[in-house]
Order: sequence, then C-alpha cells, then structure tokens
Amino acid sequence: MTIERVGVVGAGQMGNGIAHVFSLAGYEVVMTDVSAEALDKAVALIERNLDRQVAKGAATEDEKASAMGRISTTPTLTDLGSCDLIIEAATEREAVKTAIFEELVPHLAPHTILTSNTSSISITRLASRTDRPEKFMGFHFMNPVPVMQLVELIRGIATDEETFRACFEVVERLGKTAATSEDFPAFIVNRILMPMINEAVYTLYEGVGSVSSIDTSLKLGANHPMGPLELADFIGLDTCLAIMNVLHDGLADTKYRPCPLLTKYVEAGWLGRKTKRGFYDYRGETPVPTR
Ligand SMILES: CC(=O)CC(=O)SCCNC(=O)CCNC(=O)[C@H](O)C(C)(C)COP(=O)(O)OP(=O)(O)OC[C@H]1O[C@@H](n2cnc3c(N)ncnc32)[C@H](O)[C@@H]1OP(=O)(O)O
Ligand SMILES: NC(=O)C1=CN([C@@H]2O[C@H](COP(=O)(O)OP(=O)(O)OC[C@H]3O[C@@H](n4cnc5c(N)ncnc54)[C@H](OP(=O)(O)O)[C@@H]3O)[C@@H](O)[C@H]2O)C=CC1
Repeated sequence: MTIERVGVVGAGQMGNGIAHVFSLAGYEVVMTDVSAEALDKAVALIERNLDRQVAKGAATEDEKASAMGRISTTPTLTDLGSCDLIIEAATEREAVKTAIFEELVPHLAPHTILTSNTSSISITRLASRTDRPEKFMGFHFMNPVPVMQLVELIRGIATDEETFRACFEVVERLGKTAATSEDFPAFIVNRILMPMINEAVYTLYEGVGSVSSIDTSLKLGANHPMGPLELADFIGLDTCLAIMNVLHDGLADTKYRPCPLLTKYVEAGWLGRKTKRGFYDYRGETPVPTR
C-alpha cells in the first residue's frame, strides 16, 4: 500500500521530531495537539532543527523549505481521518491514548494504518480499543528523533503482515533502521534502559553518589553520551515513571519497583528539561544539580 499522508497526534518532544523526519523524507504531515501553543512551538522547533541541519550541510535550504511546506497543523483530531498512516505520540497514559483512538476511529479511511509511539504500553491492548487491530502497530522512535537511527516496530497479536511490511518500508524511506520487538511491557530498548535509569535514581536515593558523580561515572566510566540522570531529564521524568509502572505492573517483579525519589520528583512537577527542573535545574545559564 502507498503511504503519502501521515498524521501525528501530540506535538511534544517526540511529535515534533516525528513530523520533522517524515516531512524531510517527502511525506505530507498533519500534526494535532490539545494545546495550540504546543503546535506553534513544535513548528518553530522543527524550523530551528532544520536550520541546524542546513548549517551542518545535512540538508539544503530548498529541502528545508519544501519540508516546512509539507507540514500543516490542526487543533481538530478528526482532521487526520484522511491520512494513510497515523502515529499517536501523546502523553504516556493509556487512558489518554485510548480516548484518542476512540474519537479518531469513526473518521478513518478503511485503509488507514494506526500506530502508537508508546514507550511501554501493550500494543495488543491499545489495538483492541480500535476497529482495526490487524492494521495497528507499535512504531517507536527514539529521542531526539532526527538524530537517533533506531525505530522499534512492535506487532500486536492481531497485526497483519501487510501492515508490518508497510511500516517497515516507511522506516527504510526515513533512512532509519528497524528492530522488531515482541509485544511485552516496554519492548526492548526501555526494558533494558529504564531499569538502568531507575537504578541510577536508587543510587542517588541511597546516597551512594550525588547527581554529578553518578552522571560523570557513567559518562566517563562507561562511555555513555549522557549520564543516566541527565538522560532521564531529557526523556521526561513523568515518562520514565510511567514506563517503570508498566514494567512493574506488567511483569509483576519487584526488580522493576519505581524508585520513590523518582515518584517524588514527578509529584513535584519536576519533570526534567520540559519543565526546566528535574535532577538538574535548567533555569540558569548552565544546568545545576538539584541534589
Ligand atoms: C524513552 C523512550 O521511549 C526511548 C528513548 O528515546 S530513550 C533515549 C534514547 N536517546 C539517547 O539515549 C540519547 C543519548 N544522548 C545522545 O546520543 C547525545 O547526547 C545527543 C545526540 C542527544 C546530543 O549529542 P551531543 O554530541 O551532546 O550534542 P550535539 O553535538 O549538539 O549534537 C549531535 C548531533 O545531534 C543533533 N541534535 C542534537 N539534539 C538534537 C535535537 N533535539 N533535534 C535535532 N537534532 C539534534 C545536532 O545537530 C548534531 O548533529 P550532527 O551530528 O549532524 O552535527
Ligand atoms: N520522551 C522520550 O524520550 C520518548 C517518548 N516516547 C513516547 O512518546 C509519547 C510522547 O512523549 P513526549 O513527546 O516525550 O511527551 P510530551 O509530554 O513532550 O508531549 C506529549 C504531548 O501530547 C499532548 N497531548 C496530551 N493529550 C493529548 C490528546 N488527547 N490529544 C493530542 N495531544 C495530546 C500534550 O499536550 P499537554 O502538554 O497540553 O498535555 C503534549 O503536547 C509518549 O507515549 C512517550 O512514552 C517515545 C520515545 C521516547
């Protein structure tokens, strides 16, 4: 099947990156969000990130202008009904995602493939809340989307081969690499990455090290590009906690117990970079550790 028009639901840090890479690869993109401000911010951010690529010689001014011309925004979710492929990238809460699918489904063309960028939630369960479990998949990008090479593709129990092939071909046209994961809590990347981040928070909670010593240790001692607490702030502490809860509930093993300190940061609304405070305070010139 031919995919030309792509709908993106949620214009946060993942939604803007997803719209960016699809438009640069020549797809028409329609992006929606509950917040008009988020849509405006996303378009401005895509333009800034494309400028960065132009400055580095990774894209030309013409490619940038055509990519920007292929992106439109709408506050109305049901305007996405005519898209060939939809990628839901709203907040990591199952109730939010199912409400989106339930509102969208009556407006979809019969051929539309519905996907979720969820970091952890059961694809089979999300699919079961739609009219098309066979045309439903997990399409999981990594952050920052324009930079990271991987896309995890997750089939639900009912996903058909045609849908999988179509999504696989899209990943190739984006110039990215697909890895396939079975549909179990948090799939592959987050099944491995998030317990490491949670353990870093326990290391902080138990006073084994400060924020700086933990991040410096993993950056210089294990060659990670970002320390685990810096990475947690980058991903969003609400998303990290949501993923740990899915692992804990879904696999019923205490080794996935979210660290109480992670819960406390989220309760404070200190969600990391997106709220300017998390394990670091980003309100000044340079990030300052908060513990
Ligand atoms: C939670 C989930 O469900 C799954 C996930 O996504 S888990 C998170 C996965 N992501 C990671 O682990 C990221 C780890 N961090 C990194 O790889 C690096 O720190 C980083 C790529 C983000 C930044 O690298 P850096 O060397 O410190 O910064 P910088 O030199 O400014 O940027 C490197 C490149 O990325 C680009 N870049 C950085 N941030 C960007 C962004 N937000 N958008 C677009 N481009 C960006 C830069 O333009 C630069 O491009 P070139 O290589 O073409 O020059
Ligand atoms: N952060 C990361 O590193 C990664 C995240 N993901 C996944 O991507 C998804 C999005 O995460 P991320 O971009 O970080 O989150 P953000 O919080 O940055 O963005 C989520 C966006 O969705 C909006 N939203 C909430 N409810 C709705 C709705 N009903 N309809 C449309 N938009 C809505 C939010 O608006 P408002 O703020 O007004 O509520 C916000 O703008 C999640 O499923 C997450 O797990 C996947 C890979 C990496």
